[in-house]
Amino acid sequence: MKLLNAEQIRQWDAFTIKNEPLSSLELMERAANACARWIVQNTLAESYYIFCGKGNNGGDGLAIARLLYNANKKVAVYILESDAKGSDDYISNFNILHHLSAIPIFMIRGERDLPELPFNCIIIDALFGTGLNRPLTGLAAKMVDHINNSIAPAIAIDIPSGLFGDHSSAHNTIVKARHTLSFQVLKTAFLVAENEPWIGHVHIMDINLHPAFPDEVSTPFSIINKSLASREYRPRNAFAHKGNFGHALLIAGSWGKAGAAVLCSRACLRTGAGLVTAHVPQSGVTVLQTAVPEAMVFPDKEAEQVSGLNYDLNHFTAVGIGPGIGTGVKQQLLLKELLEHIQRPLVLDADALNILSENKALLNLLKPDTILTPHPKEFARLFGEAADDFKRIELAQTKAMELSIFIVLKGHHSFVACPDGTGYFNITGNAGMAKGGSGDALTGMVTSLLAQGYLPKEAALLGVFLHGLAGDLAAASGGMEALLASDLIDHIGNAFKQL
Ligand SMILES: NC(=O)C1=CN([C@@H]2O[C@H](COP(=O)(O)OP(=O)(O)OC[C@H]3O[C@@H](n4cnc5c(N)ncnc54)[C@H](OP(=O)(O)O)[C@@H]3O)[C@@H](O)[C@H]2O)[C@H](O)CC1
Ligand SMILES: [K+]
Repeated sequence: MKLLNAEQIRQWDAFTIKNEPLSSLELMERAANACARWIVQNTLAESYYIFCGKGNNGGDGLAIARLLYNANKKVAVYILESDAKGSDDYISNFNILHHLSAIPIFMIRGERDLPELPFNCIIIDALFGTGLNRPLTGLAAKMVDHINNSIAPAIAIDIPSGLFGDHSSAHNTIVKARHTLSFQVLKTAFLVAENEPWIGHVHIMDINLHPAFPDEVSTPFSIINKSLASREYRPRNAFAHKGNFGHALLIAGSWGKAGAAVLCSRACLRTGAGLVTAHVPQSGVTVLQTAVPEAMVFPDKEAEQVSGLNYDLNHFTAVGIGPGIGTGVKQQLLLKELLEHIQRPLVLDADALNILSENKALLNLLKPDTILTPHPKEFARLFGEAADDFKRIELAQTKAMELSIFIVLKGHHSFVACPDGTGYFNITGNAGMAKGGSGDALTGMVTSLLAQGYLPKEAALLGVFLHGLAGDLAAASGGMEALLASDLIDHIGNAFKQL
């Protein structure tokens, strides 16, 4: 699904109004209805304090006030006064409310007009939406501080006021919302970790914008959702045999880190690879053969570390390297040799990435379409610190294009940067997966898909989605705190079943 920017979402409104027998005021009513319904169904409060600006976001707020009043809620409206006359739909809703005369309306002209906010009220934030074009200052910022200083929860309409939809809002004054009720589609701002303090739980209200619009616009970003993942997935052929599903090689583990090789190999098998061989130090052989009897093992000549490649890489259909191998001289040489000779799809993770960071010249050896799976720290070591999450995403795109590789930037919403300049945000996954071993599982899963013949882009997108979904299913059954990478791996099968 395409991820539209705030301007495109605004154009989508206009497109809907133009192509349907619907006025912009009716569209606002639809949006307000969806929000009011959600608020009535999900909250119970003594009273609702509705803060409105004079644009369409404020218009939404005024319509919500009326609808909540009609649902027998106690409401009061506070309008941020400014020199602006207000948008047409704001004015229409103001007039309706004014004539109704049942709802108190207060104009906020200075700090002294700010109301005291009782603990048992709910604040509705309809000050600014996608029309925000500069950080909040003056009375608007004071109003937001006032909202944030209250212990009463705030529900933001469309987007917390003060937050930009498509670029960093670091250092802005922003409403700290408990819930954000946004329209039709996710905004990029909801997908980056730096905005977590403001957005709360995001709920998308379907307001039936015209379905043809997304096809008319181009966007660099998309969302990896179930329908995209299901399109990538290739169900198995009834007459298949293990030779049809490739042979994955995983180079992983060292003394004290045999678990990385176990998790990676098990995830690789659970994702469907026909055969899996793990190249591990000798000390890892018994561990691996006991924990994952389905995998074959290639013992290194050294006891405690992997130290060289003395086999034919062409024997395998895909290779994954990195989890728990260490960054010593021998692993550096091994990685260099691998990069020089490999003719197969390749995944680089963990210590393989750390080796690249310390030997940047090795980046030039990466074959086109190699997949790198860094977490933000590994990414920073590889490509430098970014000023904010949006800049990091930009940098990932630049590097993916420059090096002609895929970069899977891991996080709550992992981001896959593709060599053609496009990028995909994943929407599966949860905080329970923020634990050692989750990354090893992803390496095994993506390598597995490559081994089975999925193209690198397909393997990265499907792998990331299934990994998050397996984590979500594991969390649903055992909770986030207790979630182990092994639990995630045990749920890979159920994740496939949902495609
Ligand atoms: N499908 C939908 O998404 C729908 C969205 N709706 C709602 O409409 C808003 C967008 O409304 P809009 O009127 O375009 O913009 P805002 O209400 O966000 O802002 C109004 C004006 O505020 C001024 N502005 C911008 N930044 C600041 C600032 N930092 N301080 C003070 N004022 C600011 C700006 O005017 P200027 O002339 O001053 O630049 C804005 O124009 C959307 O978010 C939804 O809530 C529809 O109701 C239905 C469908
Ligand atoms: K808002």
